[in-house]
Amino acid sequence: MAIISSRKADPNPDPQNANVAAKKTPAAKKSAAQSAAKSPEDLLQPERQVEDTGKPEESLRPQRLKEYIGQKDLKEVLAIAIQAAQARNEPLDHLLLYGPPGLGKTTMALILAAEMQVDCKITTAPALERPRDIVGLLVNLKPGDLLFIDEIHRLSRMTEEILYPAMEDARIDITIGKGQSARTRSLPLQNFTLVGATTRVGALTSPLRDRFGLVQRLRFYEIDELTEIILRAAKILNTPIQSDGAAEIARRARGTPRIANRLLRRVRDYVQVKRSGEAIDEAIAAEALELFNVDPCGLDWTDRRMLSVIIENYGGGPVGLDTIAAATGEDNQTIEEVYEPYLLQIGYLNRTPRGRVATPAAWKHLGFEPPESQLSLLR
Ligand SMILES: Nc1ncnc2c1ncn2[C@@H]1O[C@H](COP(=O)(O)OP(=O)(O)OP(=O)(O)O)[C@@H](O)[C@H]1O
Ligand SMILES: [Mg+2]
Repeated sequence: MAIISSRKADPNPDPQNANVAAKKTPAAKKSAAQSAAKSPEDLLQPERQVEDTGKPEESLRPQRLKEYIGQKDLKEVLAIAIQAAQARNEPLDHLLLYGPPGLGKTTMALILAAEMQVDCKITTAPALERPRDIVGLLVNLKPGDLLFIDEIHRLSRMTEEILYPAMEDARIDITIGKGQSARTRSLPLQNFTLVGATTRVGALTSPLRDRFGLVQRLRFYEIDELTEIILRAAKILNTPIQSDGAAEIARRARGTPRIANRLLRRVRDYVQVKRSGEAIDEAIAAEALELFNVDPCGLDWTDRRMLSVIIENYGGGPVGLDTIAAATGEDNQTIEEVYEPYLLQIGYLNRTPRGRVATPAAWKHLGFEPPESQLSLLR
């Protein structure tokens, strides 16, 4: 089904929508040319890349709650939880953090451990395949320690079942022997805090989700917050920058601190080589990012392709997810979790029961004039 619709979707415009076929303006031609050249670097991917896991990324991580920029609501909730737990001399309640990649979930888990003055053990669900992996971690926790499990929606069922009593009553139930002679033994654990992180909160089973005392969502950052993050990072990296330069990078960073830091490093390289150490200002930042094919509002090849398929092949939509996935070569899940949240956030895409619709802002961004029929669809 998906394959059939993809064939139909890609090179041939939908005949039904042919009457609203978009007229190309010069800007549209430029955007098509840009989208033809897929950026070799994937600069705008919010996922971690090799460079991000190295030392520079670590040095940019804020260490304490007061250095953590943005996410005001989350910080407020956690500051109260920390203060209350400390006053009662108890560990923090279990916490589930969810939201798109690169928004600061791991950073927040490390900050919580620092604020509570406990150790943080970091792992990820795919590394906990066998029951003994999680048991080994749990029995070695010291009182109050924080256990951080990334991608927690990917836990195996057995591992998850071991976690239930661990989270609720600080114990694990271990079955010894097999068949009729099997016996269950209960092993006490130290009180600990589980911090789970996920990009897909909907994929968590409800028994697991219900065991978290705090469930918090991370939001995309505003331009002024990203500007502040970039100014802070530039200071740590010893890079002269003006605030209009930081704002220009921020506008292209898809609301994501990890991307903001990555773009800053690219602009820094550019300035070092082409402008021998000048301070980064708006013009230099724009010039450098243009060269790296980063669109003025941070759209990359896949975003532009998604929008251009909806607009050019389907007269603005609605278009099904399968069709969009096939036309971009990404799987449905990546489109839904990585690309769509930002396009929805900046108001370029709408999800309707019949499929995805490009908004007039998206038409304009790609250099097209939205037709009247499309405007009425959105009213
Ligand atoms: N609030 C913030 N203030 C300043 N810098 C931040 C903030 N949040 C994140 N960062 C920066 O962004 C980088 C990415 O953050 P982090 O690794 O915590 O994201 P994540 O949500 O865990 O991503 P993933 O889902 O891929 O694991 C950090 O190294 C840090 O430098
Ligand atoms: Mg992380």
